[in-house]
Parts: sequence; structure tokens; C-alpha cells
Amino acid sequence: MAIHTPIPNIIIPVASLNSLPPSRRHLRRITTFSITSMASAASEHGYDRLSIVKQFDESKIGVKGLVDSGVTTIPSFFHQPPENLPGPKPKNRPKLTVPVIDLSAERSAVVEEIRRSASTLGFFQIVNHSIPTTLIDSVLNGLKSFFEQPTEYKMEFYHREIGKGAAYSTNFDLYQSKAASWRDTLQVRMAPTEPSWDAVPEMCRGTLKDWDTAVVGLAEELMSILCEGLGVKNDRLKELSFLEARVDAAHYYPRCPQPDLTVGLTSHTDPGVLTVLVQNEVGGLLQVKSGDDWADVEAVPGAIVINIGDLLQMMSNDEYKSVEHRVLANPMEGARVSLAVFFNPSNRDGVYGPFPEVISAEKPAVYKEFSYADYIGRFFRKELDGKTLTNFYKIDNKTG
Ligand SMILES: O=C(O)CCC(=O)C(=O)O
Ligand SMILES: [Fe+2]
Repeated sequence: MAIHTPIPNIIIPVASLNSLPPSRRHLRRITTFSITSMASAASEHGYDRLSIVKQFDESKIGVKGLVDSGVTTIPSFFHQPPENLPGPKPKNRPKLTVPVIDLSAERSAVVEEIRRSASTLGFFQIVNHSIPTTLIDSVLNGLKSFFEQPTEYKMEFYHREIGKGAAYSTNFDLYQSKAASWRDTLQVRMAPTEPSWDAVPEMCRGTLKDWDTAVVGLAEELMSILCEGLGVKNDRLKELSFLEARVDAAHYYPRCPQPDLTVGLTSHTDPGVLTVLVQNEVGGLLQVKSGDDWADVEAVPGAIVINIGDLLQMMSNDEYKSVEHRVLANPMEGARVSLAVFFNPSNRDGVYGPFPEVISAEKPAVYKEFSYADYIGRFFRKELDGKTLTNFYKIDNKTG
């Protein structure tokens, strides 16, 4: 368990508050409110982490609001325990990167390369796919423009209720995690039920819809390739409704003044079947675990990052790997923007387990069957801490 410094350390230089341009004056009110209340919570009750986190959350300014206010040190509740921090880079080790696969190459070669990446690193990037770079740029620019709107505009969207299918906040596990991460997120459920579009910022609506259409086509192709690599019928994943439930998570990682003390996103695996991700030009911060080292997902213009989720690892009976990944706190001036689309089954009561076709006497089932509702319930009840839930469904697991 992490031990946190007992005093919240939001320090806003007075000079920077006094010199705010008219367009940013609202920050003086917002940050003054949060600093005063954070300080009084600390002095009245000693260090009460929960109340400080709550006050930050209720101020609705997000991490971007802290950055805009000119913080030079990060509040203590962002201090990650040492085991979550990247630490010094190992010396004399070759730099590892995630493979980039040309999707326009001959089908059998593509199937083999994707099978190999999915069975090892669990991550790969694809180029020469069907989605134009202009569409990638426009969806990321629309999101960036939302995250860079004045705080007062964004406050209208800041909440944690998923009822309307869209929510913007700092860290979905803010109240469950040991420490917060330096990132804001806009989450939008695209399918099976569309969001209430009035709950989605206007500047993102059109491009998110266009992105959704394009990404479904791409995911259908990838699922077919992954099925072929596994030796099951090409439309096996599609038949199981895995193209039909989609959630978008758009992340904004502004510059962090103390990047060695926190992270952008803690190490975790993705729960669904497949994740399709795009990132802007601020690359090298997304990393994938590879043995006791980490491989960088470099920013390749026009490339799309694909990773295997826990469900597919279990359905493939461990042939494909759902691998831990994390995002480092952004030390650079420019913000990093990414958009992940998670593919889940639309049938929440559906029962999943290893495909019978991949089980044999030599390769008996590693996992028992489970309902997706049970699985996703467990995922959201725990913090995003990198311990994969797949272990829970292992057949030899005595607690399962
Ligand atoms: O921002 C990124 O590149 C990673 C996002 C991610 O891993 C997630 O949303 O699950
Ligand atoms: Fe992820």
C-alpha cells in the first residue's frame, strides 16, 4: 500500500493567477476555490485523501484545468506508489518497439504476422489499412479541440454517470485507485445503443460517428484475420456479436510538471475482445510489457494500434495474449491525445469460454465458461491495477 505525503501540494504561483489573460480569468475562481477547500480539508481532518479527491472531482476542472492554472508541482493524490512508476531505463538493452504490419501485403503473410504478434506481444500497429489518415487526424483534432475548450464549457460534460452514454472526467477509477493518473478522459458508448448526442461535445459528434463506421469495417477484417490465424471459421467472432458493442475512450494527456512522480495511465489489460487505438504525434508514451521490459508504441503517421483483450485471450485458450500496457506521464509541451475503441459482445448474458475448436487432448481448456456480465462486473469493481482478471476464470483456480 502506498504511503502518501500528508499535505496536498497544489501550489499555484500567485503571479500566474494575477497575470491570467481575460479568457482564462475563470480559472482564478475555480482554482482559488479548490486550493482553499483542499487546504481546509487537510487541516481540519489531517490528511483526508478521499475528501481532497472528492473536492478536486467536484471542482470539475480536470487535470487540464490544473495545468492551465500553472501548477508546478502535482497534488499528492497523483503520486503513484514506486511499483507503478517507470523508474530508470535499463542500460545496454536494445530498444523494443511494437511491430508495424502492412495490411495490404498478401493475405497469408498478413495472417501469419498478425498471428505471431497476437501470440507474443499481444500488440501490433497496422499501416496501409482502409482508413484514410485524414479521418484519423480529424477525429483526434475534434477531441483535442474539446479537451482544450475553456474549463467552464467542459464542466457541463464533467460527470461520472453513464446513463446518457457519454461521460467526461479525470480517471474512471479515481475513487478506487491508490493514486490518480495525469489524464482526462471522454468516454462515449457508440453501440449497441447510441449515446444521447446532446451529452457528447458538439465538436466531436460528427467525427466520432464517421470513426465508428470506419472502425467497424476495419475490426471486421481484423477479427476475420485473427480467426483464420487461430484456425476457427473466419466469421466466428462476428457471429458472437463482438462487432456490436463498442465503447470509445478518448484520452487527453497534458504536459505533467513532475512526470517522474506519476503516470498517464496505470498498467492494465483491456477487458474486451479487441481494442483499436489511434494516437497523435506525441508518441513513445504508450508502452507494452515484454518480459521484464517495456516495448514502445511509437507514433507512426497513419498507423492504427491493435491489441488483444482478455476475452480473446480466454476464447483462444491462451493462444493470443492480452498484455499489460501503460502510458507514461507526458513530459512534453504538446498534449498527447489518443482514442481507443473497445469491442465487446452485445449479448451481456452470453456465456464465453475457450472455443471448442481450439481445445484438444494436448491443449485442454485453460478457462471455464463464464457470462460476460459477471466478467465485466468484476472488472469495474476493481481499480485499474494491471492484475488481469483472466486468472479468476482459470480452471485450476481454487477460488474461482
Ligand atoms: O492512451 C493510450 O494510448 C492507451 C489507452 C488504453 O490503454 C485504454 O484506454 O485502455
Ligand atoms: Fe488499454
